[in-house]
Amino acid sequence: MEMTLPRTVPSGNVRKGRGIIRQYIKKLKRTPARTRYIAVGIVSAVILLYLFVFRSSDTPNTATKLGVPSDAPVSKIISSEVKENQNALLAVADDKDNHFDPFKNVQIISWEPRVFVYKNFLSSSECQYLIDCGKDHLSRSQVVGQDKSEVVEARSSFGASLTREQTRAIDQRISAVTHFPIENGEHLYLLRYGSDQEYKPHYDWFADDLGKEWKDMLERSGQRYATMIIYLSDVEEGGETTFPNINKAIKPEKGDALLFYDMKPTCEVDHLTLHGGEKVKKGEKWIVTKWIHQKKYTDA
Ligand SMILES: O=C(O)CCC(=O)C(=O)O
Ligand SMILES: [Fe+2]
Repeated sequence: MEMTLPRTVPSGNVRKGRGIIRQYIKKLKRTPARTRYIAVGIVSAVILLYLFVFRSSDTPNTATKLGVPSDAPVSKIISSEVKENQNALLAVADDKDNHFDPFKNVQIISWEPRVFVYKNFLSSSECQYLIDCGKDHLSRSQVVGQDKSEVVEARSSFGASLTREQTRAIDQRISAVTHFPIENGEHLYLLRYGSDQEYKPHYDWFADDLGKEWKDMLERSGQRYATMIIYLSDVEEGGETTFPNINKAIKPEKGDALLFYDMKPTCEVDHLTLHGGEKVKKGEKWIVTKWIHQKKYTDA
């Protein structure tokens, strides 16, 4: 027996819809060819635009690309060490006395060598705190000699090494913006330049023709990779930090931090980082310097 499939009878609405389409096609046939082409062009453009927008919103986000589900809690994506650094930055943001924002406050001075200034890195009270920590223990600053540190004319300031306990929170903030672990840094060194005192142009990295003591230190801790100088006072006149090889000068402004990389990204020492502290002509200049090594720093 032959089976017949039930024929679908269009409903009233469908019939009405088909009628409208038929009428529309008839109308379209009556319109000039040029108008028809323009209409088809517009419809195609709208469809293409829709597909483009739809596809781009469908692109997986970075977390998904990295294999992390997009709804994974942030704490699972970042390690606890990164979180600790983030907390240091958040603590800064919470301190009403401190207006430091690492993204908004950075000024790019140069890319070769890499030199940056962070405005308002420390608050006024933090600057005063660091001065108070060392002002009664200052002695004539020294430089790296052939075998040991020595006093020279080229560096006429007075300074004092601060303890890690005294500078923990500030070391943490330095670490958060430089992306170096705290233990790679030497102790924060407080410096005072009085009238006519200066630090003639020099490199912070160690030359390779130095004596055994320094060679052993380099072996243990690696080169100085980065230097951060934080200005703890304004200077009435003079006292700029200059980079003669790139013709740049940074005027000390209380709370600002100057960061530069003594080594190139390729880990060769960078000869363009020659820098010095100009003579203070009027007033006094207080800074702290942080030298950061490639490896954990130990002085003996
Ligand atoms: O006083 C300055 O501006 C520069 C200080 C400096 O170069 C240093 O402490 O290594
Ligand atoms: Fe220096």
